[in-house]
Amino acid sequence: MNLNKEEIQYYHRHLILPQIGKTGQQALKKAKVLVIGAGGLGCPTLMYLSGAGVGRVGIVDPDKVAVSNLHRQVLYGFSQVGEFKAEAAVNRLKDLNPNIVLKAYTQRLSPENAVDLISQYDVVVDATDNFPTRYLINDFCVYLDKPFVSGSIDRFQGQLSVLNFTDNQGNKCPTYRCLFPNPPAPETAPDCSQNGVIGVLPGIIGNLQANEVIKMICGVGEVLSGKVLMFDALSNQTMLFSIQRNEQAVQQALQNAPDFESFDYESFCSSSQQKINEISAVDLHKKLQNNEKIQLIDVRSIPEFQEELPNAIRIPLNNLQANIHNILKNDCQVVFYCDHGINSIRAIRMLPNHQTLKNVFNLTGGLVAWLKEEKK
Ligand SMILES: Nc1ncnc2c1ncn2[C@@H]1O[C@H](COP(=O)(O)OP(=O)(O)OP(=O)(O)O)[C@@H](O)[C@H]1O
Repeated sequence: MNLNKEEIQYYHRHLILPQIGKTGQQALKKAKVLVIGAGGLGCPTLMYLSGAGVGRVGIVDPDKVAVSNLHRQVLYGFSQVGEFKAEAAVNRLKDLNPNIVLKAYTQRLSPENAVDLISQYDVVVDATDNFPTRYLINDFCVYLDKPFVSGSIDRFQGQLSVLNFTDNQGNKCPTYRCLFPNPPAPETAPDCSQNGVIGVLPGIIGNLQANEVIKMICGVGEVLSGKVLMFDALSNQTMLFSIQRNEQAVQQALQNAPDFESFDYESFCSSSQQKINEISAVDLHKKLQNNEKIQLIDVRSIPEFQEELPNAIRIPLNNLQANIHNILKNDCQVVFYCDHGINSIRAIRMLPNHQTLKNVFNLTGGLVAWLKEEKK
């Protein structure tokens, strides 16, 4: 893996670092890294891994660039709105470093494609924003014996850890399931589209993720394995927690191997909770068309989308307690909704005896799913 003239010039500041030098730069050139999620965390990670000279960078993301992404997903600009993130990222990164190979996968990582995608790479970066995908990445990385760098952010706080790493002595280090054996309740799980996030935070955490990848590839410094780093952007406090490997949790990751396709990660992440009734956008459409008596409740405080469902009553989540009795006096079906279907779950759980309310539903996927259905 020799470096050409242009590369020697491009990587000069790396080459003069004794910890990286020519050997480290060649190791980077040989390395293959798969970044899953090209959003808030993925953008900075991708920019710095590409700049560092990782020889092959894969980018998995089915999403398209939206205006509300731009404040933190600074790899993109207004001219890319509507393009696939993975493709827009490849186009920008090609210009940043033409000496590397970039590959866009405009699909969602799933149990069906995970072996194929992950097995082609040496290191994985989890830059996604949801628990089913985090468990999915963990299980396939454990199965395929790949280290991965996990990052997450919420409002002003972020955390990261290197998981499923094998150290110099051949010891296997903790995995995601060792850290979180069970998924959190959906409404307590962080969600930037509901809670917000300060734009610089994914920049900080995503860069730390890239730094861990570079250290692993070059074999320098102390890899953040067996530890979780937490950062608070308001106080600048950084905390490091130790975590232990738990063989039982590791075995859970492997319990479905090699027949992973049968494992439903979405249900796994919602099964720890008492079920509430869900209604899909398709079914709600049908019911409304059949003139069924349905009260729609919009619980959004600061709506992301201007659209509303027809004849909906607006009761923001923080005013709900005071209005609960008015809502439930009606003998009709009640459908709660918000932009993405998470705050509406929170709203339903605030209702007294919500488990026994047969006529109360959550609109799955919220207004986003409804608008998608309307476009069909
Ligand atoms: N299973 C998955 N496979 C590939 N990419 C995923 C998967 N799950 C989530 N992602 C991607 O991870 C990225 C996470 O980015 P981020 O947290 O900034 O959220 P976002 O979806 O871009 O924004 P918002 O939620 O505010 O609309 C998104 O681009 C999303 O499409």
